[in-house]
Amino acid sequence: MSGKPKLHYFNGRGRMESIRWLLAAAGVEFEECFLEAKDDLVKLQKDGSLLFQQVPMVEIDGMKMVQTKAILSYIAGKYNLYGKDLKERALIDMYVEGMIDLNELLMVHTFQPAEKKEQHFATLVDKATNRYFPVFEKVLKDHGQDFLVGNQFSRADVQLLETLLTAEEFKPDILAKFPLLQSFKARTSNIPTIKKFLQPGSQRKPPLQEKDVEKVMKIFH
Ligand SMILES: N[C@@H](CCC(=O)N[C@@H](CSCc1ccccc1I)C(=O)NCC(=O)O)C(=O)O
Repeated sequence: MSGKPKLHYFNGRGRMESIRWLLAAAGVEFEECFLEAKDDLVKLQKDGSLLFQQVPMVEIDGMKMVQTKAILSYIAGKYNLYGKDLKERALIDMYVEGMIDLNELLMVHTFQPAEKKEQHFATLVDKATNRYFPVFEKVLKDHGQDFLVGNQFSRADVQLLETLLTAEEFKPDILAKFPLLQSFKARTSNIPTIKKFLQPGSQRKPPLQEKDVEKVMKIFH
């Protein structure tokens, strides 16, 4: 009988945060093993735990899963967060992949060199407000349901909420022109499992601080 999933990553957001979100949204308790130094990564690499020598790695159902998207897909399928049929899954995948593209910008901003930060910030705000958020505002308008796909909660809803909240950390009024995204945020934040994850003291990680960048870079480079 497999125990709780065990997540191997550093004690911060990075690529593992969406996995934490999805497990939490599914109501699944998980353990975390934090990499504090390069040696912790090397140990996992040397004991054969990392198929491509990289983390995130999640121990789940007797597997040592790597590759963030593969892990997310497995969790979504296991906990019925992937729609009711192939077409809904295709829609979910399109929405999630689009959000992952935006999330990549949000995720790497803190790592930008000083001389590129202002331009990078302008780019991520532009992409969020002119490319990605208009799509999901229209989906919610045209679909007329509480959730993005079908009439059931899915990994796309979890990913959208994570992305909206992260974007607001960068620019608090970023949703000013998107009333349906604002109501989606309020509604989805109140789903019990998500509401619990949003409470202080949960396993949700705070935004990466400038002061922590050097320590994190030392683990992975
Ligand atoms: N395609 C892989 C990429 C994984 C990856 O880049 N892992 C990095 C850590 S996340 C790095 C990262 C990436 C984006 C934002 C913050 C951070 I920290 C790693 O293990 N590097 C060591 C190596 O490659 O030898 C995935 O999606 O899981």
